[in-house]
Amino acid sequence: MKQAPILITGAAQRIGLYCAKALHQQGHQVVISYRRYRPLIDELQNSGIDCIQADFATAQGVQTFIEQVLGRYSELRAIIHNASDWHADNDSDPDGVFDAMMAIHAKAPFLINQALSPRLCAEKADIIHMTDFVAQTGSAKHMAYAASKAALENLTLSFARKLAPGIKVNAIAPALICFNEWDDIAYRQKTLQKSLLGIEPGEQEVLKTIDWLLSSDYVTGRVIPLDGGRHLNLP
Ligand SMILES: NC(=O)C1=CN([C@@H]2O[C@H](COP(=O)(O)OP(=O)(O)OC[C@H]3O[C@@H](n4cnc5c(N)ncnc54)[C@H](OP(=O)(O)O)[C@@H]3O)[C@@H](O)[C@H]2O)C=CC1
Ligand SMILES: Nc1nc2c(c(=O)[nH]1)N=C([C@H](O)[C@@H](O)CO)CN2
Repeated sequence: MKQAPILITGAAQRIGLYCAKALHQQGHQVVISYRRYRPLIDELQNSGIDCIQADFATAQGVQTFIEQVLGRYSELRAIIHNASDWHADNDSDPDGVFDAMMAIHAKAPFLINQALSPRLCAEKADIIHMTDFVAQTGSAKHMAYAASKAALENLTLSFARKLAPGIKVNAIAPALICFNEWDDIAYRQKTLQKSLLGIEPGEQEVLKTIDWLLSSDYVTGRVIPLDGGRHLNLP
């Protein structure tokens, strides 16, 4: 009998896509959300990964997504909140950036967890929030983003309390995992120097942590840092 699916939001590229394909390769049933259609979506759908279009910028968009999932799946093995927009603060639209960051990183996971947690497998289930190293340090140029990721870290603690013992709730807080193709050499070199280990680890570092959390019987309410020792790279 097919095991209940793992739901990963924002998984049509980069970390989410890597993890969705790997978990599917491991034998899990996988459902993803995507915001912008691309031909890859058809490839994923044909490979057996169910793809649901969703924009979490508005409560209505989140609700539409929730209804889609409820209508298709009676049970879920895990929910991985990966969808994210990495917006710098914008002096010309401070209000808009703040609202957008809170909507995608805090309000959407909150509403989705509230609506879908009753569908999580009673005997063993997980919620994983993708946060960020800067949730604990702040960021001079991404204040709204960092604050929204800090809110998601706090939601990790609250949902861990609320959903125990059947559902574990944890966060993964990366620093650099993978650059964007537009990142120039100067930015890359500066960023690599921020951690003790000085590498771009790649998406598999997140997958290894997801696999570990899914297999754990005793970790909940925790934020797992993936930062190459950046917290010790002090001036
Ligand atoms: N990459 C890194 O080095 C780091 C990543 N992280 C965190 O890890 C996670 C994955 O990172 P990464 O792979 O780089 O993520 P991306 O920046 O590639 O974004 C992931 C997806 O989020 C989706 N998304 C953005 N806005 C919305 C929205 N309003 N509604 C629905 N979906 C939306 C996008 O969908 P679409 O493309 O379909 O529009 C996108 O594919 C994120 O939570 C990120 O904050 C943290 C620290 C470092
Ligand atoms: N949604 C995203 N969040 C973040 C990204 C990204 O590409 N998309 N990238 C980073 C950086 O890698 C940062 O950790 C190091 O400069 C942070 N968040």
